[in-house]
Amino acid sequence: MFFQDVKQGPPDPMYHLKVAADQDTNINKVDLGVGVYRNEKGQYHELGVLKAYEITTGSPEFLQKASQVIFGKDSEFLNNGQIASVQTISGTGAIHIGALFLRNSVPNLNKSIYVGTPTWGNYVPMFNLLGLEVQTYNYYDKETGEVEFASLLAAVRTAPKGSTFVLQACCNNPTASELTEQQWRTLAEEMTSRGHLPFFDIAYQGLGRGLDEDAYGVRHFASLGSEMIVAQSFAKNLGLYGERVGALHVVASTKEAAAAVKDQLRCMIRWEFSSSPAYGSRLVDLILSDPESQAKWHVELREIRERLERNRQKLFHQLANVHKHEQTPGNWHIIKRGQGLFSLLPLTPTQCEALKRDYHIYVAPNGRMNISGLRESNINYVAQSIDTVVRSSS
Ligand SMILES: Cc1ncc(COP(=O)(O)O)c(C=O)c1O
Repeated sequence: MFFQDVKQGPPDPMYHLKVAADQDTNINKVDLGVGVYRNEKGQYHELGVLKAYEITTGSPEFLQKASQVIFGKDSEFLNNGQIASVQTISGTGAIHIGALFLRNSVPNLNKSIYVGTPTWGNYVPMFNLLGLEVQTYNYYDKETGEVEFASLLAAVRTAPKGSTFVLQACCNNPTASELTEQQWRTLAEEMTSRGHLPFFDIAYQGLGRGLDEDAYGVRHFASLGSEMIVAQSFAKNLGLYGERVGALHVVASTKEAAAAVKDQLRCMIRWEFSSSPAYGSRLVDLILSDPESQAKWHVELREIRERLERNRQKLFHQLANVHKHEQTPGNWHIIKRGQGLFSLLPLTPTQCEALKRDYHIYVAPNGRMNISGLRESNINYVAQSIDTVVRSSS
C-alpha cells in the first residue's frame, strides 16, 4: 500500500472560496473571489476572436472522459471513485506532478525510480530535478530489436520492495519496441508480488495498435487491483501539442485514499502553476462527448497508424531490398519490427551528424527517427542518403 497514509493538504482559502461559490445556487450570488474577468452576465468571458471555434462550453467532464480513455468505460476503479485525476500541462507536466507527489506525499515509498534505457531523454533530468534517484536497466536488445525482457525482470526482482518503475505503455520512445501482452502479464505479476509501483507514461495512445490495445498494460495492472500512476497526454493523439493538455491519474486502493491524494495533487498544482489551461481540455471534452467526433477520431487514428506502418515498411524495403542492407552490419531488419511513431535506426551519432550535414536529414543522435516525417516523395531520398552515409563510414 503506497497511498493509504497520504494526508490531506493544508487548506487553500482561495480554492475553497471558489468551490463554495461554484456550488452556491442562490439567485443573488455575487462571486467577488477568484481573480478572473467575468462579463456582465457573470460568465467567464470568451473573447469574440475565439468564438469562431465555438468553444463556449466549459469542460467539467474532461477528467472523467480522459480517464475513460485510459482505463476503459467500465473500469471498476473509475466506478468506485478510486482514481484521483487532475489536469496537467500535457504529458510532461503529468510526469512532473506525479514525481513531485511521490517525493513529497508518499512516505513509505522507496525513493529510487527505475527507468529502462535507452529512453526518452527527459526522465532522468526531470526526476533528478526533484532529488529522486534514477536506476537504469537495459530495456532494448539491439540485435533483435525487441525488449530485453530478462533485464527488466532482473531489475524488478532485485529492486528494493516498494520501488517505482517507469513504464511507457505504448509506442516506446525511442526504441519503438514494446512488451507483448504475455510479457505485460508476467511483469504485472512480478511487480505486484514485490510491492512495486508502476508509473505509466502514455504519450502516444492510439498511435501504436489502437486506443484500447495501447492501454493493455495499464488495464491489466488495473485488473489486478494494483495502485499506479498514469501520465496521459493528448498532444500527439489529438494533435493538440501547443495546447499542452494532459492528465495525471493516481489509482489508490480506496475511495478515501484517492480523495486525500487528489487533495495533495490540488496543492501541488496550486503551488506550481495555479491552474491548468482550459482551452485544450474543452476541445478534448467536446470530442469525447460527441459519439460522431469520437468515431471520427478512431478512424483518423487508424489512418495515421496505417500511414506510419506503410512508411516504415517502405523505408525497410528500400534499405533491405533496393540498397541490399540486410546483410550489412547493423541489423536493419529491426526497423520492420517497430511500432508507433518512431523507428530506431542502427546509426552511429557520427552517421546521424553526416545525414544532417550532408543531406539535411534530421534524426536524433541515437538514430531515432519520427517516421511521420517520411513521405511518398522523400522515402527514396532518405533511404539513398542513409545508404551512402552507412557505406562511406563502414
Ligand atoms: C515518452 C514520452 N513521454 C512523455 C512525453 C511528453 O509529451 P507532452 O508533454 O508533449 O505531452 C513525450 C513527448 O515527447 C514522450 O516522448
